Amino acid sequence: MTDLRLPLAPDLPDEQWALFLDIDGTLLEHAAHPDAVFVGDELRQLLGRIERRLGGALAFITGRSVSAVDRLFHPLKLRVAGLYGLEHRLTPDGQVNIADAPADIAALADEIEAELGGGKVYVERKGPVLAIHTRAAPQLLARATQLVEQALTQLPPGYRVIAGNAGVELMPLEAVKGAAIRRFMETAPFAGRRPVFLGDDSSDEHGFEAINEANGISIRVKPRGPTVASYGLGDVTEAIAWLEANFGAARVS
Ligand SMILES: O=P(O)(O)OC[C@H]1O[C@H](O[C@H]2O[C@H](CO)[C@@H](O)[C@H](O)[C@H]2O)[C@H](O)[C@@H](O)[C@@H]1O
Ligand SMILES: [Mg+2]
Repeated sequence: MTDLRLPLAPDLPDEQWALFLDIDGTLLEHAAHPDAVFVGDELRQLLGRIERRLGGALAFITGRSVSAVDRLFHPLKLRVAGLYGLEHRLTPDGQVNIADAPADIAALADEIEAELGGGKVYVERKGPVLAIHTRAAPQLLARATQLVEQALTQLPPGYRVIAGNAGVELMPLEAVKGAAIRRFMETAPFAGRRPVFLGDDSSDEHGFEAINEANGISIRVKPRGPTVASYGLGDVTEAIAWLEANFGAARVS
């Protein structure tokens, strides 16, 4: 049985922690549409403080694209793995590296949009990753899932379907958050530190596995089902309060 008690406040010096953060459902409350989420200045400032305090060892690990993340958090720019690790930027001002993807799935997005029509289902096109959002029409989730599963047979090998939060996503097999975390952990300033990862979704489970293997602290926000995370936090508000309490204070030098 997973122990979901809140971990004790970290007692290592700042230089020994590396922090990885999922975005939607962890730092941001869900909204009806992906573009309708709210990023407040307090959160921006908190993340900026943490980034400085940890000497840069802070990265977003998200299903959103890096460009979408930058738009949301503007003017704050952080290290980020986007599209479940298919994209990554190892320094805040560095270039975005994009993995080779088996296929562009724009045509498939058109077909699914036409089939599910009516405007209530939002088909988010993210290059090699496709997210079908059924938050506004939950009765269409089963059909959306069926359509993307059928699509697997039309695509080159190497794709999978995962349940999203109020939707479903189709993505290349190599799009896994654990791989994204391991990549950061091989580079400065993350290498050699103890990693912490906060996430809220089934797509974060691979990330928790990578963290557990590295003797880190894995925390699932609002756990609804089985999880390999070692700890749990009730919701976004608790997650932000936990970050503030453990990493948020300005560094005393
Ligand atoms: O890995 P994450 O940072 O948690 O991103 C996962 C997906 O988040 C977004 O979709 C989800 O949040 C939206 C805003 O609350 C919501 O409208 C939608 O129903 C959720 O599925 C984002 O749009 C996706 O691209 C991310 O993969
Ligand atoms: Mg999430």
